[in-house]
Amino acid sequence: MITFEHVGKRYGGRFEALSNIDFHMTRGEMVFLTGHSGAGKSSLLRLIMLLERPSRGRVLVAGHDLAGLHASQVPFYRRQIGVVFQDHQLLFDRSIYANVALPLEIQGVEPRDIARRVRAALDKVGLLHREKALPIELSGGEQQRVGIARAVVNKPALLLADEPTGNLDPQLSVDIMTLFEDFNRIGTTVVVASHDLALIARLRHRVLRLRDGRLVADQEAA
Ligand SMILES: Nc1ncnc2c1ncn2[C@@H]1O[C@H](COP(=O)(O)OP(=O)(O)OP(=O)(O)O)[C@@H](O)[C@H]1O
Repeated sequence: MITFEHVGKRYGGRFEALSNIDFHMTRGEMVFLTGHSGAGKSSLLRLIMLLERPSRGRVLVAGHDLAGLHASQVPFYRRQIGVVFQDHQLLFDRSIYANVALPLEIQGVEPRDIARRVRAALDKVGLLHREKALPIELSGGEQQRVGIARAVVNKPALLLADEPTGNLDPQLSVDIMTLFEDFNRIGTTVVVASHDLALIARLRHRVLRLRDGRLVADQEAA
């Protein structure tokens, strides 16, 4: 599903934020990406999202060399990817329902289909009963679950999360990770960047460890 071949990323003319990264993830795998602050986790995810281009090497996703994608194809490419951020980036003046519906509205999905899909996504994260609420009325953990519902409403083949539990206490963090495992179990390929080593150790998945932009360990699931 994802292949990095000798990938390097340099911002401006400075040092390499990522250097010589090689790994392959098969479809349906779940992987944790870990490393210290500044190790390059977000940069690696941004290359997959095509928010950045590599300075060297190749990134292949779902069989496509991303360097070969024409600018006009990028929006279609991104639709296969759901993204969850640490601060969830919800729109605070809109209801939970409207936040989750937004990606489908942008794509021009029929309103009837939007309603069905938004409710299915909210149901999966346990928040169907809160669809009319505003984000401010929800706890931090619930807000993050709305962010996850919005990321999966399009049924993406690939789900990326950048420090999704960064602001949550340990029990809520476990709950959020369990949700990612649920989506992985139904076939979604999942990459979660996290520096929470204790949590990662409890969950048995492959771990890619970055240090100063290099991939220093690739441990298979225990
Ligand atoms: N747009 C950018 N322009 C210049 N330098 C950048 C940019 N984005 C990241 N960097 C640098 O690249 C290096 C890797 O950053 P990155 O955000 O990928 O690491 P990270 O492991 O995700 O860290 P954190 O957990 O703190 O977000 C850092 O030194 C950072 O300062």
